Amino acid sequence: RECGQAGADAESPTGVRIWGEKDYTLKMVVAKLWTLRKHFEGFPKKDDFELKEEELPELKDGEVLLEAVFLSVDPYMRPYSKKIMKEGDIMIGTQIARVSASNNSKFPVGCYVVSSSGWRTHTISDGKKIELMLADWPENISRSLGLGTVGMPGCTAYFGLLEILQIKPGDVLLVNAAAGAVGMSVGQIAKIKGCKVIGCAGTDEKVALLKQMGFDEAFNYKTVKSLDSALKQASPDGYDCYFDNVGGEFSNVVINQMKQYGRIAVCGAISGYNDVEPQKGAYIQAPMIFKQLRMQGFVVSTWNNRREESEKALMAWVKEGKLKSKEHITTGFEKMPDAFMGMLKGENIGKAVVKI
Ligand SMILES: NC(=O)C1=CN([C@@H]2O[C@H](COP(=O)(O)OP(=O)(O)OC[C@H]3O[C@@H](n4cnc5c(N)ncnc54)[C@H](OP(=O)(O)O)[C@@H]3O)[C@@H](O)[C@H]2O)C=CC1
Ligand SMILES: CCCCC/C=C\CC(=O)/C=C/C=C/C=C/[C@@H](O)CCCC(=O)O
Repeated sequence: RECGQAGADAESPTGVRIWGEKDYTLKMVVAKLWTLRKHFEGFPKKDDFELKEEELPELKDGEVLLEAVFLSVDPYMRPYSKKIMKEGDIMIGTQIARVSASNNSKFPVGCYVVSSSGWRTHTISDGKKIELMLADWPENISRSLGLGTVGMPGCTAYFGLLEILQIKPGDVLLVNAAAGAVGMSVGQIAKIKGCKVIGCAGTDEKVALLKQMGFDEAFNYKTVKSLDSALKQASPDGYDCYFDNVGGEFSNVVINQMKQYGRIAVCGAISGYNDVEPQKGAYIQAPMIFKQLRMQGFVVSTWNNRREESEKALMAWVKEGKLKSKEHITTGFEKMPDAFMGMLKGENIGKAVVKI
């Protein structure tokens, strides 16, 4: 179907505002979008964001109209806002969108794409920053998993474990922020690969989820008397692998409990993302040298050329029931800032997603 043909927008889940004639000719679409009104200082505030509307022009050749269905809120948005955005820019981010009008044969009406459109309900794309979702996406699996277990966070777990940590059966692995998007996949994939897995999370409900997901040990790092003792109790002989999502003081404690030749994947450092002054910590040279540790930071986009391979592997485990998902869904585009701030506070159990 071509843009403007009857029915192209009839099933719009967002109630897209279209003024048309009898044949539903596409006349005007109004997109809602969230901008960064003011750079964050410390923890983000509601006032740092601004909701705007924008009239979209008609589609040109090669263009498609995307209608957001699910939007992702991720920790990276906090540090990257400072690094790559200026005040007034649309908030960065990824969404699952449905093509609701198309002048591009690669993306026909009705197909679903993963798009780096930012925080907006409707987008006109020239087809360059969008990827078709995996073919044959099962009807009984929510497409929102394309933002989590079978998307960027799942791939982060996959490459962090297989390429950076090079896990092997029998390894004892520790992961923090374990009940989040990346962490829950890290623990489950490590179990699939034969590791012993210990997870830490910030509430008892999260800890219960980790046990349900098959983690060998899990504890609430906020309520244990001593992190050091809790780690020793969970694995008296120490840790071969540490998948670090948190950094800061937490990692100062963990590094002293690594085994000889232990491996550390530095994935994130969320404990410091909202700090106004950078954290100061212990020097890590002594444990690095005496224990002959290997520590490597990484960014998932390094493996963009292997995205299909990883998504297929993740989807296969999901279908087999070996890789389970939990999502924390907030409904309503207007709630994007609340969902983002809630995730930074740890309110999410599983992947934080906003549903339109
Ligand atoms: N390197 C890369 O390519 C990528 C890195 N990442 C990183 O992975 C990490 C997890 O991301 P993701 O799974 O999407 O997010 P999550 O779904 O795990 O959500 C964030 C979680 O972080 C925890 N948290 C928040 N503040 C603190 C704090 N001060 N100390 C300890 N934990 C805290 C909370 O869980 P809790 O209740 O357990 O404290 C919260 O639920 C982040 O650091 C992120 O930046 C993510 C994707 C790609
Ligand atoms: C002490 C400061 C550390 C700053 C670290 C910042 C962020 C780490 C992090 O979370 C990185 C995430 C990178 C994500 C990249 C995503 C892109 O490739 C787009 C993803 C598109 C998709 O969802 O498929």
